Amino acid sequence: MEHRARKRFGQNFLSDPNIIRKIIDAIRPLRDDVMVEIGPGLGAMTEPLLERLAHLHVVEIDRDLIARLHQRWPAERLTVHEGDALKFDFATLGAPLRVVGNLPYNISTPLLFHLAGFAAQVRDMTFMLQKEVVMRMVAEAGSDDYGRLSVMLQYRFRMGRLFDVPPGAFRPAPKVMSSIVRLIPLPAEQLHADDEEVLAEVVAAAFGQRRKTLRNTLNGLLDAAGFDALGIDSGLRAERLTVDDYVAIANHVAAQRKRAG
Ligand SMILES: C[S@@+](CC[C@H](N)C(=O)[O-])C[C@H]1O[C@@H](n2cnc3c(N)ncnc32)[C@H](O)[C@@H]1O
Repeated sequence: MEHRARKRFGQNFLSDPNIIRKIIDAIRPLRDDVMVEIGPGLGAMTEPLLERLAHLHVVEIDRDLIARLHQRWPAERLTVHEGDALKFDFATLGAPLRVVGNLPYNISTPLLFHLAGFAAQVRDMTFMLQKEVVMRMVAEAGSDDYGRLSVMLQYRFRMGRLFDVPPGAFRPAPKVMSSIVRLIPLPAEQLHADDEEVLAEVVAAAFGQRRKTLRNTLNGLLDAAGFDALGIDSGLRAERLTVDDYVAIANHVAAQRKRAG
């Protein structure tokens, strides 16, 4: 029976065989990889992945699609994890984990933040996302696209936009252009934040009101002496600071809190 695409689950199914091949070539699956596909849908990527892999995990929320997946592949080849990828514990799948998927665009930002929490177990991640989100992920300091997503992901990952995919490659066609992006976790010794929760707090505060200066947005976290000690101009706006600047601020704030007990 034909599956009717559900908007609430961000369902746009890949239908262009050339694009699918290009994505699988970019992923380069090897037989014994530990891999999980988020949102397999009707299996446009699942099928060619399983041509190369001994086994694949998938996480899918739509019950109709889950039933189809069970019918189509035996459990030894495909493990179907039924439920919400936003709540899924990717650490249970083993390491080093490879994560792939044509992600549901309506939850892409929270999903990226959720996945960033598993970076230590991950070998790489290759995703299809709205181009606009990918541009924000890879944006450099000083550009309009640079924001909380850029800083928090660039802190943990080396990222690259591989190629763009037009709406016509999907059924139904989305309204926006898409891009394939790869994320590779940085080695632990390159992560210098003493407290990553404080880093997240500082970055959220700075970009919460991105038109205001840091003096205003970081009020309560960093005082004038703190800006001086770090050599950062408090009259700048959030988008001018690099990832390293944010890490320096977060470490200063964390040290201050520790001293204050
Ligand atoms: C853009 S479609 C991609 C489908 C398929 N991979 C393809 O390329 O044709 C997104 C898929 O993610 C599933 N999905 C949506 N929200 C989800 C969630 N929170 N957790 C897991 N899967 C989800 C949808 O049901 C759908 O199968």
